[in-house]
Amino acid sequence: MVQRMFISNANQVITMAGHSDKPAKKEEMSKISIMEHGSIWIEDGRIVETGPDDELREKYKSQLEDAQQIDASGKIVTPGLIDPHTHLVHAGTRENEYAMRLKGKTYMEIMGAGGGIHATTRATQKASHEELYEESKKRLDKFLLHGVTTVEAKSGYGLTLEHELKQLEVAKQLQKDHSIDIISTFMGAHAVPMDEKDNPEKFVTRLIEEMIPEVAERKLAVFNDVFCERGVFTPKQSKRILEAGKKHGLIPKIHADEIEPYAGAELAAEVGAISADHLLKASDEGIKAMAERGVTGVLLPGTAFFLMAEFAPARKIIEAGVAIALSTDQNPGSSPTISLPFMMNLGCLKMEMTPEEVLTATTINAAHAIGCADEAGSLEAGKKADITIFDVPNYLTLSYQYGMNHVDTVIKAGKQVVAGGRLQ
Ligand SMILES: N=CN[C@@H](CCC(=O)O)C(=O)O
Ligand SMILES: [Zn+2]
Repeated sequence: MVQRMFISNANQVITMAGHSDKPAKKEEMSKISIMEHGSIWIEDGRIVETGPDDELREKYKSQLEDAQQIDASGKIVTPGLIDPHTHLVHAGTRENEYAMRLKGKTYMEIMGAGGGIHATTRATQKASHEELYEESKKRLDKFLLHGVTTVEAKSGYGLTLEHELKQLEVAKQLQKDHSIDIISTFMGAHAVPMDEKDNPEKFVTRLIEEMIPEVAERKLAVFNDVFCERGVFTPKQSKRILEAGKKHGLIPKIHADEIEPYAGAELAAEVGAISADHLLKASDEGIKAMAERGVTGVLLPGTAFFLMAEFAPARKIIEAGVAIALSTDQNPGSSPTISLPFMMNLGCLKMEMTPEEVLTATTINAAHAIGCADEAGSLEAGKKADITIFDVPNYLTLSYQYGMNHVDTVIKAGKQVVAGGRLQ
C-alpha cells in the first residue's frame, strides 16, 4: 500500500528549488524559493509535489483521508538540514582543555603537548565498538532534534588501521540503524600519532600503503580528508595522501587554512577536492583557485566562536564565486555543539551572511559538499522527503532568535521522526 503524507498550509515552504545540478554561488545563494501557504504531497518517502495549499488539497482530495496529515499552520518548512563536516564518532569530552584555553593556552599548544586530537584518540582507541556506538547515537539523536537529516562523519581519532576501521564501522552501523543518513569520510590524516612525531613520513606511507587501500576495499568511506596545517600535515604530504585516496576512488576533502595560511585552499583546487573546509586564513589566490575549480567552501563558524578566533571571510569568499556551505564541525575539542541552526545565527551575525544565504548553506549547498544533492537538500519532486518544520512564523526568525531550538517536526524519508520537538 502506498504511504501518503500531506504537510499542509505552512506559513512558508522554503523549497531551495533549482540548485540541484550545481551548488548556488554569489547571488544565487539568495534564491531560496519561498512559497506562502504552501503544502507538500509525499508518497512512499519521496516528494511528489510542493504547491499552494488550496491547489494540492483539491488535487489530492480523494486520497487525503488515507494520508498522514501534518498541519504546519503558523510554521515554516525547509529541507531537512545537512551537516557536511562532523567528527561524529569519538569518545569523551575535553572540557579540561576548554578551561586551559580560557586561561590563555592555544589549541595548537595543547595538541603539541599530547592533548587535543591526541587526547580524543586515546579515549577513542580505548572505547569498544559498542561504547562508541552508544555515544555517537546520542549525538545523532540531538542532531535530529535540531532539524538535521544528513551528516557527514569523519574517522580520525583511531590513527591506526584497527581503530580507524572501528570508527568507520560504527558509522556504518549507525547508518543502518538511525534515521539520519551518514556519509563517511576517512580521516586517518587527522594527526601524526604522538609516538611517531619524529618520523611523520613513516605514518604518511602507512596511510597511503595500508590504511587507504583497506578502507576503500571495504567501502567504508566516500571521502578522504587531511588536516593540512603547520605542525600536522604539510601541503606536500597532504597532496600525496589525497592523490593516493583518489587512486582508490576516495574523493578529496581538506581541513584547510584553519589556524594559519598554509596553501590549503590552493591544494584543494589542485587536487580537485569536493570541498575545502575552515578557510579562516585562506589566501586570496587560494580562494580564486577554488572558485575556478568549483571547490565548495565549508565554513565552520562554531569553531571560530569556540576557539575565539577570527571568523572566515565569508563575504569575500562568496563574492569570489565560491559556493559556501555551513557546518557545526561537531567535535570535542574545537566545536562541541550539534546545533546547525546556531551556525546559521553565527553565519549572519559574525560572517555577514544573509538569512537567505545561511539557509542555502545548510541545505542544498551542504548537500553538494558531500555529494548528495541528487537526493537531498531541496524540496523538489522525486527527492527523498527529508523535511524540517520550525515553529517560527517566517524564515527570518530562524537567524534572528538565536540559541533556541525551534524545531517542531522532522520527517526523514517520509517518516515522522520528531513531533512536537520530541523524538518519536
Ligand atoms: N582541526 C582539526 N580537526 C577538528 C578538531 C578536532 C579536535 O580538536 O578534536 C576541526 O575540524 O576543528
Ligand atoms: Zn573538522
